Amino acid sequence: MSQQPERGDTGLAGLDCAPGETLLSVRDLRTYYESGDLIGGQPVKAVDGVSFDVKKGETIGVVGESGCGKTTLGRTLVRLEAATGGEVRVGSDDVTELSGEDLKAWRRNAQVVFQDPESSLNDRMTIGEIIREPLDVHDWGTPAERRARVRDLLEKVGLQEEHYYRYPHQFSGGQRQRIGIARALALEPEFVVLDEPVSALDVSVQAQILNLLMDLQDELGLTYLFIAHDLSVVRHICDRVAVMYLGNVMELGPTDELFEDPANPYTRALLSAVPEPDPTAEIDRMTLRGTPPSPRDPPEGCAFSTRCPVKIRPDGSDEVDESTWEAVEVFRETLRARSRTERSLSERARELIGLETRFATVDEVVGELFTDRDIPVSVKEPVDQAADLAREGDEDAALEHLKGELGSVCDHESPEDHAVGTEGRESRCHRHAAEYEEPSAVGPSVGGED
Ligand SMILES: Nc1ncnc2c1ncn2[C@@H]1O[C@H](COP(=O)(O)OP(=O)(O)OP(=O)(O)O)[C@@H](O)[C@H]1O
Repeated sequence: MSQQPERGDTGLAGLDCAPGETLLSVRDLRTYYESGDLIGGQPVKAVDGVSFDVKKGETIGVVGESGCGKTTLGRTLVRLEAATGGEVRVGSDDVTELSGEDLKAWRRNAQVVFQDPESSLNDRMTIGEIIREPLDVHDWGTPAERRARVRDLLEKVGLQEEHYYRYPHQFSGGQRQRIGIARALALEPEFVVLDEPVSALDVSVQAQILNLLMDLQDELGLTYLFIAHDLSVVRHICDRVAVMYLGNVMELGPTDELFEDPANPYTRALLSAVPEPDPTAEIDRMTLRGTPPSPRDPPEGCAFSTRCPVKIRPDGSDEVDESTWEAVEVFRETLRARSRTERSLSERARELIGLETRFATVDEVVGELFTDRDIPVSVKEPVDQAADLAREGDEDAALEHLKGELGSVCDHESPEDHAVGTEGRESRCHRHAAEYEEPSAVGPSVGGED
């Protein structure tokens, strides 16, 4: 039997909460992609223990470098990916466990606007058919009501009724994104994941689409999860921001506070990379060493520990000067890179018979980093022992050895989320514990900080 859902009749009791109340409660969410290797390789830990609430009517931004898990997080929330563990609570329901009519109700209420309006619309369907498809799938109203709904949606997103019978290729990128938005809104959802909705558009069109999204949010009381690379866009439209790194949320809080006074070392590094509008402004740019670790093999302690510019040093290392300590960290990063790189058969063969390969030898690396330094024995011994292990081709054992001998709490323990700022912000970093100095006290300043 066909039915026409109304607002307030969402099919899941938790969705009918009041503006400002918790709509979604995400707890320890994990989404792993199995490797697909027949011999059972490590899964990709795309989302790896994420917790936060989404409030009804807000726009919560998700930022972070490419590959940190933003899209996977969004797709898991709307059940386009299956969670490996954890919960996504809506009232008393757990979205990750829904089935049957309840899952259908969630799918009506949780929609996605995709990044690329070029590829997300089927070029063989008319605009009317594209927007009407979810109504057909969910058996929404009568055929006449569906046509009327599509015409209403076209108008809502700034298109005209006569566009009903045209095809996507007849439209510009911005207009195609309007079609994508109309389709996502067809079933009157409560929650919409906007996955980089303006990244593929000309700058001149981006503002129009963002304004449209904000107007629709006001008019329809929508809740957005806004995934973006562009921090200036996030600052402009999000109420709160979550900063992701390697499947973790490192910091989450109100947008203004987070941008003005970032607490987490990763947020601070990310913000320091944003170009200043005033080129004469003096700010310290932090350049992060190396690349993010593989999500198949994330660090055991803090996700950011391998690149953190304010990593805590182990006890008893006060005598080691800053640049020697940095050399130790670079040595570890080099070993990690070597252990990740598959040597080709011919390289292995060349190594076996003692010929040069494209890999710098361990001796070259150690020579480059440690010659001409006055290194205390507490550092020299573990470095020499690790170099021996690496010379034998066992970089993993070398890394373990260095971690055991020279690692700190950042290498060994996952940090907790600590309350920072004044408005319910949280940051995942050992440095917020009482016994350590805050990241802002030991690292370079960011933005307008002194
Ligand atoms: N279907 C899949 N199968 C296996 N691995 C995947 C799959 N989708 C994503 N990944 C991996 O999961 C990790 C997170 O990817 P995801 O697309 O969620 O990140 P992202 O932050 O959205 O990146 P981007 O900004 O580039 O879109 C990456 O290492 C990616 O290669």
